[in-house]
Amino acid sequence: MLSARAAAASHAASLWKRGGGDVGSGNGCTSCMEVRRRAASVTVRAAPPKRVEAVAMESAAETAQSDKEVAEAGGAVEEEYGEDKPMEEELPVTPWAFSVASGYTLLRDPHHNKGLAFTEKERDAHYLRGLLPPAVVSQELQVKKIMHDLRQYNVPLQRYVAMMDLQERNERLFYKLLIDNVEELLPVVYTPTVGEACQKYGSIFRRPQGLYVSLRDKGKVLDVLRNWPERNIQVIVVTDGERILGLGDLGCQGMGIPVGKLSLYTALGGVRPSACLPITIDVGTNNEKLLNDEFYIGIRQRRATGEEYHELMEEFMDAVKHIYGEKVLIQFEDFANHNAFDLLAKYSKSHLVFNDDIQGTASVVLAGLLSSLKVVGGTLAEHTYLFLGAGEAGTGIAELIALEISKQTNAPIEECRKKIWLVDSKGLIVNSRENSLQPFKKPWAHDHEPLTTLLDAVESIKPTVLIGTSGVGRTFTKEVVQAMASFNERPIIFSLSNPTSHSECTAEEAYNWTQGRAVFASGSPFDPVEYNGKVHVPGQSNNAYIFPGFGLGVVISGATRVHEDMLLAASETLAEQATQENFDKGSIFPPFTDIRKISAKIAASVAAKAYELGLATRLPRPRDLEKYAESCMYTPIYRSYR
Ligand SMILES: O=C([O-])CC(=O)C(=O)O
Ligand SMILES: [Mg+2]
Repeated sequence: MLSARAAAASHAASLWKRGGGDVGSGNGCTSCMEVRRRAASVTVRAAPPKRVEAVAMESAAETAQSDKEVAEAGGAVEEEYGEDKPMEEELPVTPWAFSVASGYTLLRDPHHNKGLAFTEKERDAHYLRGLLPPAVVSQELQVKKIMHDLRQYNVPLQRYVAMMDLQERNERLFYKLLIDNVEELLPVVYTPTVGEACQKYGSIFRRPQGLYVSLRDKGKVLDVLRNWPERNIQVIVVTDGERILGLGDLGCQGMGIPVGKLSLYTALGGVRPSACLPITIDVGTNNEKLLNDEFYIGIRQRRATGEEYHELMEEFMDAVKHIYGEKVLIQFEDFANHNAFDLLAKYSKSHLVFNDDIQGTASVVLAGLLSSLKVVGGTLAEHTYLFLGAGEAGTGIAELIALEISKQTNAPIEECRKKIWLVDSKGLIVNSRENSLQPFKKPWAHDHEPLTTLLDAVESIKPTVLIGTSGVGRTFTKEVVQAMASFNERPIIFSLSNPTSHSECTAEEAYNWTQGRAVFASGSPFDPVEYNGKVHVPGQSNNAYIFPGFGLGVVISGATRVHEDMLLAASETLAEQATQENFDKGSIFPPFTDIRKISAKIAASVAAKAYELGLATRLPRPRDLEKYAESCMYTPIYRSYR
């Protein structure tokens, strides 16, 4: 039995899986419609199913519908699959054929299973009578029941496992649950719980939820991709597991991250689940604990580096483009600094790539700052920024702030960077350290005497904004936060490291140590805090606000490259969504409950920018991009089966 995505429908697999020699055209793309027609005819000729008509009809109807959605959504893969191309007639193929789920198999198919929500009529038509207890319930009641069950668990990881089980059992119910209870369930399927899930992934792994590409697959990566049962992929999230949240190297067990991120692509951004593909690249791990763990699921060796690493990545990136085409968005996630910047720089020239930790985080934090200005006053250029942590998030955010200041003031970016200071593990980044700095830190080496501690840097630079991206918890000490409060009426303090245990300070500390004056946001969620009779609701400055809508915008416009102006557009749109009501409660972000609407707006502004820059390929441009984005979004309501 396969996973939610993988299992389903062997018919899905049959749509495109074949033996050697496929995708010879180099397009690597298919017309689903065409393939399905062909596959369907194979079924009829090969083995006519006896009692499947109704499901087949439903399937076909759904397929046609989703084809329409896909086609309308742009980014659809429309070229001929090419199996029957004359030049390929000699090549062997695998005779994949349709099989349509009904009866017991239907209940085991997460794409189509509705559990007790199957109606009497459907139970008759689809050979389910007797396989289910007599009660027929609504999807709403199913949601209520599962929420009730989830709330019985005291251990977050139990909730995570229960959610994953649901995803593998009944996909639509999983997404309905997540969408309807997003604030409560985000911390379960995402940070902080997903971090713990990755640490223990060896024990909780049940079924494949994505693809594993390991060093052993060198030379065969294309074959690995071909084993995935869905063909029409629009978004890939890929990690090599080296820097999972702030938890470090979790090797192959990092798979929880792409799985979690993609479930948010669907729940928050409306990208169809079948268009999402989680991938983990396994080049080994330097985590001794995992290497010695008998339950570790990855290859048991130290990380490959240098040429060996880059060769595998290159084969992977080539294979993705080859098989899914130019318009698949590849989101790099939780790579270590030393690879993340290089991979982004290298592949942004040839592929549609986006690094969430560098660019997504930057975009959400810039949005948070733009909103904060409405609370504390001043322009971006009038503030002074100090970061603890000069990795992907730190330098990514710093660069996007500088870019926005440069746009607003027409000053050269080099000048704008001077408003922004970074502290790394060796202290303030200053000119005298320049020769020993990694390339991505060099733009931030300014004129200043060397300082080794954060507190010294705070006292000397006197920032108005303090941002933690260090991955190290409890580094915004009482002294540091109090210093911020001593020279700022409203200090802006963002503790962005994930998961919660790695946050630079807690929400409670930030409010207590500043007498409730801090404008605070964190990467992982914190509960509201009462200080002096006022309840403060801390905002969650997490890239989950951005990447789902950003990805949707890229997909619906058929963009072929990510441009930094698209990130700025996303930031500005998100910032506009925070209201006075949110500010009054202490949050600089709108609540996640509104996220699908927000994602549609972000998608529209990202798509608009892609059209403006000439990067969009879905032509003609839809007139109302926001309505269009909304119309493309997947909804998990059950379909009726004929
Ligand atoms: O996953 C999250 O919550 C945010 C993120 O990208 C990270 O911390 O690496
Ligand atoms: Mg990340």
